Amino acid sequence: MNKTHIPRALTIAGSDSGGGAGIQADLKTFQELGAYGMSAITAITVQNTLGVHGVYPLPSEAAAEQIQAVGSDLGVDALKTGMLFSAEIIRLVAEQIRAFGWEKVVVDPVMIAKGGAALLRNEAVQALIEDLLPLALIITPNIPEAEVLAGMRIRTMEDRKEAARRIQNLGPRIVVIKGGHDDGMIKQEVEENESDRGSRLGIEIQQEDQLQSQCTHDQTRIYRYAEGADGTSSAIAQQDSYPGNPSVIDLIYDGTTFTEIRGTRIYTVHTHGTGCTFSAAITAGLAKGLDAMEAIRNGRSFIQAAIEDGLNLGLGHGPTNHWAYRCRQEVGL
Ligand SMILES: Nc1ncnc2c1ncn2[C@@H]1O[C@H](COP(=O)(O)OP(=O)(O)OP(=O)(O)O)[C@@H](O)[C@H]1O
Ligand SMILES: Cc1ncc(CO)c(N)n1
Repeated sequence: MNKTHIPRALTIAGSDSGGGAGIQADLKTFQELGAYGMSAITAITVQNTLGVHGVYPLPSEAAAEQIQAVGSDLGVDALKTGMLFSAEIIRLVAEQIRAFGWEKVVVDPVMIAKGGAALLRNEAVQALIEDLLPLALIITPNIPEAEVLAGMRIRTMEDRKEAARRIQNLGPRIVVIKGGHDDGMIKQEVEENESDRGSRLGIEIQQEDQLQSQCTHDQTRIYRYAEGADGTSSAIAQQDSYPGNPSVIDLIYDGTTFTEIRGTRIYTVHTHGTGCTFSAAITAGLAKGLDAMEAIRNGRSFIQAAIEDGLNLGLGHGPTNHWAYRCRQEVGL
């Protein structure tokens, strides 16, 4: 194969020992989508499906030197940023992106892990806004991250649109405010574990007996499983009787038009690394020459398949299935 035809994608992010998020999720996703993956690691996290147990940032220059090494030799068609941790790392990463003149830049403004651990220092938010956002082609905040960047609360779709306008004004060409956190339920101020949540919502508790085959996908299946945090039982939500929002909506704003991408919400606790995987899939698409909207739509299909065909690994919030999308294509689904 001609060397110049190999799409090359770089992730600048933290390592997740559990393999569901961060660098590991990004590289798996790049590989699945046919892009050659490279990495610049900013921090090592000690993580499994039960949470973040430690964060060891690397010296700030380490990320910049890794970027310099791969950029000056292998070349980069598109890149994404994930966990950047400190203002100093952000500043040096932005410097490298500017120096190489890279334009296909996806910024996933990772701030807090699902369990609550800080993956970005508070004082680094300003650096993210000032140094990195102006370099982004696409930014993919979840709702809490969009609230921080836009400086407002998001309760409704109108709020989300206003937040998207404000974030777009900070520099990114396209803003994607992801809807994973908007499950249509009144937000609880206190942390609630999934099995308590299941009982509060009256979700049936059953033993997991489905989704064993990684390569089969039953479109008619309405039951999904979710392993309890204690690992002893599986909460199974029947989607059409679930009292929350049955859709997950990602809102896209390009400066003139709003587009909503709707997917079926899967009721599962195995959503660790959904944001990383989604932004990595977009990056792989850009590296392969897709335009931004195509790359975003493909990324949505990729993450939907990865969540739907979950792996049920670990005792807590497990990873998604990074090979589901390719598997389905191979069997014609
Ligand atoms: N339960 C779900 N069912 C279907 N799609 C989902 C679900 N949860 C998230 N998604 C999709 O996954 C992608 C990531 O969204 P989400 O809001 O979860 O990101 P995130 O909070 O940044 O993820 P993380 O912090 O775990 O990496 C979006 O495209 C969203 O629509
Ligand atoms: C390393 C890392 N990056 C991002 C996330 C957010 O999912 C995480 N949990 N861990």
